[in-house]
This record gives sequence, C-alpha cells and structure tokens, in this order.
Amino acid sequence: MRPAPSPGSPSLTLLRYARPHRRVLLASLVLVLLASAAGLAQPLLARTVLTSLSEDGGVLWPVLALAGLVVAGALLTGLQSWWQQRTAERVVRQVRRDLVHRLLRLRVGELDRHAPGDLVARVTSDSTLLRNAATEGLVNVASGVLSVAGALVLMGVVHAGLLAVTLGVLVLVAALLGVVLPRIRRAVARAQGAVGAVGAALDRALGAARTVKANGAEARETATAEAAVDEAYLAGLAGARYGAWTAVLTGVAVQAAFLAVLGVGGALVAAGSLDTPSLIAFLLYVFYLASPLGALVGGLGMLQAGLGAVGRIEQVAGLPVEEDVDVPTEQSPAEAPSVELREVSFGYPGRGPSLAGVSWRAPAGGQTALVGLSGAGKTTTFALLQRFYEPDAGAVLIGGRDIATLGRAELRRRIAYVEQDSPVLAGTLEANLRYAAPAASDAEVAEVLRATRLDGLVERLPDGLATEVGTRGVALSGGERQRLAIARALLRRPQVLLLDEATAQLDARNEQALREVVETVARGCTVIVIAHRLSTVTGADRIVVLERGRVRAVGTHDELVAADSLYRELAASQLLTGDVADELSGAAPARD
Ligand SMILES: Nc1ncnc2c1ncn2[C@@H]1O[C@H](COP(=O)(O)OP(=O)(O)OP(=O)(O)O)[C@@H](O)[C@H]1O
Repeated sequence: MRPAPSPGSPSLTLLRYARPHRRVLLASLVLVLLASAAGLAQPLLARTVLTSLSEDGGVLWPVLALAGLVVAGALLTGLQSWWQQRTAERVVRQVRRDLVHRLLRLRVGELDRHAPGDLVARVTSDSTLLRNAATEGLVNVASGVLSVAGALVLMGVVHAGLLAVTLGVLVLVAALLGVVLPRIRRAVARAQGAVGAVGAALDRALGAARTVKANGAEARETATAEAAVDEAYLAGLAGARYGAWTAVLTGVAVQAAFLAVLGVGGALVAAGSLDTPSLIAFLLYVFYLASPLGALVGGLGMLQAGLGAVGRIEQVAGLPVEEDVDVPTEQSPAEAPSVELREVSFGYPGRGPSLAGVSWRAPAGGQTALVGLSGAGKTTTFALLQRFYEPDAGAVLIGGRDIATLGRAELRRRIAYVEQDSPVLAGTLEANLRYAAPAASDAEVAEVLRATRLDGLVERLPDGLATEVGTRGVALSGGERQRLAIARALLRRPQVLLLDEATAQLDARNEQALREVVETVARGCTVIVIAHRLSTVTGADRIVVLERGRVRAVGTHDELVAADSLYRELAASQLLTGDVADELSGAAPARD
C-alpha cells in the first residue's frame, strides 16, 4: 500500500515528485551547464581571436577550439533533452499511477461529494502540467541561475562598472517578473478547474444520455459544458498573456542592458579607460545572458504552471481512502454468519439521521426482508453493512463480530451485493460474471447461468459468453442485467447475500426461478433482501419494517399483517415501497 502523501507547500510537493529522479535531473543539469559553459567560453575565445587578429597572431587554434565548443555544446544539449523528456514522462506516469490508485480507493462519502468527471480530469489533464514543471522547469531554473551567475562573475572580471550597469537593469526587470509570474499560477489553476468542470458536465450528460435526449435537454447540457469550456479558454488566455509578458520582459532586459552597456562602455572607451576588445567581450556576455535568462524565466513560468496544477492533484491526494482494501484477508469460517445491527444511528453529512437507534438481528442462514417506504433507510442499511460509511453510534456485527474490527477487504469478501439497478461494467458477459470470482470453474459458471436462466440467452448470442455487453450493459435488457448481477453474486459463493430487489425488471417465470435460486442459496448463506414484491416477503423467515430510519416492527408476514397497519397497507399494495405505497399509507401511518 502506498503511503498517503504528506501535506506541504505546493513547491515542496513539486520537489517531492522530482525527488525519485534526482540523479537523472542532476546529470541533466550538469549537461546543461556543460553546454552552457561551452557557450560561456565562446566570448573569451572570440576575444582571443580578435586580439590575435589585431596583433597579427595565429588564429587557427582559437578558431578550432571555438568550432569544437559549438559541436560539443549541440551534442550535450541533445542528450540532455532526451534524458529530460524521459524523466518528464516518468514523473507523469508516477503521478497518474498514484492518483488512479487513490481514486479507486476513495471512501464512498468522498465519491458522493466529487464529480467523477472532475476527478478524471485531474488524472488525465492536470498531471500533464507536472511533466514540464518537475523536470524541465526545475532544470531550467537551476541551470539558468548558475549560468546567469557564472556570466555575471565573468562580466565582473571584464569590467566591474559595466556589471553594475547590467545588474541595475536586471533588478528592475526581476521586480516586474515577480508581479507577473504568480499570476501564471493562478490562471493555470483557474483553467484547470474549468477543464475539470467540462469533464464533470460531460460525465453528467453522457452518463444519462438517454434522459438528456428524451427530455430534449441537449442544448442546456451543451450550454453548461460550453460555459466551462469558455472559462478554460479565458483562463488559458490569461495564462498565455502573462507568459508572453515574461518573454517580453526578458527580451527587454537583455536589450536594455545591451544599450546601457553600449552607452556607458562606449563613453569609457572614448575616455580611454576601457579597451575595445573588453567592451566587445562584455557585450557578447550581455547577449549570452539572453539564453540562460530566457531559460530561467521560462523555467519559473513552467514551475508556476505546475504549481497551479499541483494544488488540484494534492486535493485528491489529501482525500481519505479505504486503506484496508488491499490488506490480505484473514481465513474466515466458511459457514453463514448471523447479521446484527445494534442501536445503529447514522446520518449523511449535512443531513438529518437516516437511521436512528436501529436494532435487528438476522440469524445465521435464512432470509430476512427489509421493507419500508421510500427513504426509510433500507439502502443505507446495506451501505453500513459493507462499511461504505461508518455508523455514528452503535455497531454492526457479522458472526457476532463488530465489522469495524474486521477490515473492509475481509468484510466485503464475505458479502455479495446485488444493487437494485444492477450495474454492469463494459466488457464481455463472462468478464462481468467472473468479476468477483475470477477463479470460478467453467462448471460453476454454467451452474449459475442455469440457475439464473441466463443459459438460454448465452446460447442465443453468436459470441456466447464472449459477447460485449456495451457501456453500462446497454446491450442487455433490464431483466438480463438483473439476472447477470445475481449470477455474479452467486458465483462468488458469499456467506451473506445482500439483494436489493428490482421493482419491475423480471417476468413472472424468471421471478419464480430466481426466488427458487435465492431460497436455495439461503440454505448456505444469510440472505438479506430489500423486498419490493409480496412474493419475496411471504417467503422470508423474518421481515423488518423500517419507517423513517427506525425499526417499526419485526415478524413474519402473517404476524405483521395481523399486527402492523403500515405493513398491512404495504402488503395490500403488492408494492412494498415507492409512491403507490406512500399514497396508500398516508403521510404518517399510525402505529398499531
Ligand atoms: N448519499 C446520500 N447522501 C445524502 N443523503 C442520502 C444519501 N443516500 C440516501 N440519503 C438519504 O437518506 C435517507 C434514507 O435513504 P435510503 O436510500 O436508505 O432509503 P431507502 O429506504 O433505501 O429508499 P428507497 O426504497 O427509495 O430506495 C433518505 O432520506 C435519503 O434522502
């Protein structure tokens, strides 16, 4: 398991990403400096050539050395560029791996709070901004600082007075850059936030594409996404504007320094206190400054852009994850356990209690049905049973053990959960079936297909089990999806089966078949079903009636029909939850 990244300033975070690659980055820096030194020596050699010419000396060796330096500098630059790009790709890969690892382990409460599209953008888009910042940006800043410093020292050797003139100009420009650079960071953060909003808007609309089309909402959804696209554009433009200003300021710095040095130096030459070759050498240094100064400012710009993205990446890195899902599970007893809620209270953040002091017990094996009006807390109970959320008070016990002490991996290994809308993942039928039990034998697969009456479907399909089910299983009917979800759960051979019954997906024959399957399963495991059909509750060993987060009554069907008015009305409606039952029972059904 990966350690949660320690919170720190964005700059330190950036350095942390670069840290594993420090050797290559250092080598890269050395190459840049060597290439730069090759450039740095050129003005001195040029001065030698000029002096030799004026003194009628030999120029062959200085010229050869000059040519050698030019070639060596170019080769070193090429090698350094390759190393740097490779490291940049590695940094991005690592950041993406870490983010993917964390996103898939985020706590359910965090997943409730964040738009998936925005989270995806942080992996795909924000991470790319680190590519340059954590490598090229750092190397350019380091090499720029060293090269500029080296040039300034050599300029000081040539003429201290002219150096003072140059520094005066540079300090002025640096102050202006200090104003512009942080704005790049803010613009990038804004642009990336907007890119995340584009992802969120598209995810929302594409995830409910049929609803969008059926309601003719294409234009409205387009407008929402476009507003975010425009915001990204405007923020991107702002960033580009500030980037352009840094380039302008750098150019102006060099030109202004050149003119100032030319003016002052020219006067000095005229006064006879400076020789012409020294002035030319100094001016060459001023021109030489353009390149490392450009690298330094460009590097600072990259760092600022990276810092704008680091904030968003670190937000994900700071979200709480389920640390124990990768912990190897312990050996648990094979037999079906009892399931018990003891005085459990729970409320979603910012909402009133969804469960308030709920207690009930499902004995080992057998079927327990949860019934109640919409919003009574049935799905919330299932969520707590799987530790998607932790109770605010009380305890959930499986096999007599508090599940808080069990570890999520172990707990979820014992439980199979069939959600009401039967989510199916894009991929083949077989991949979906084996999702929770990849090691299941072909015979076991055939058995659950028969039990869930999917065998006929598989035979009819030209590709059989290898058939692609489409994104979210669109290539299957609702009933087929529900049966696939049940088959997947059964293949896992769970100790506890949590079944959120679909309200209207199955035809009578398949419903009967599935009831028989669940009854068979119930002999070897504890089944808890959120019941929406009368036939389910009449077959259940016990029924828990929930009302507004509290247990209203517990008993068998016959007992409850006799004793509980809400249950009687629910049963009479044949539809155990939802609006019809709501209307039947009135706003506040009286307790018997
Ligand atoms: N993720 C959530 N965030 C905030 N509130 C929630 C969340 N899920 C459920 N609730 C609220 O908790 C209460 C109980 O919801 P729950 O889904 O458990 O009811 P239910 O009995 O399963 O209803 P239904 O039969 O309609 O599915 C409801 O008031 C609901 O609005």
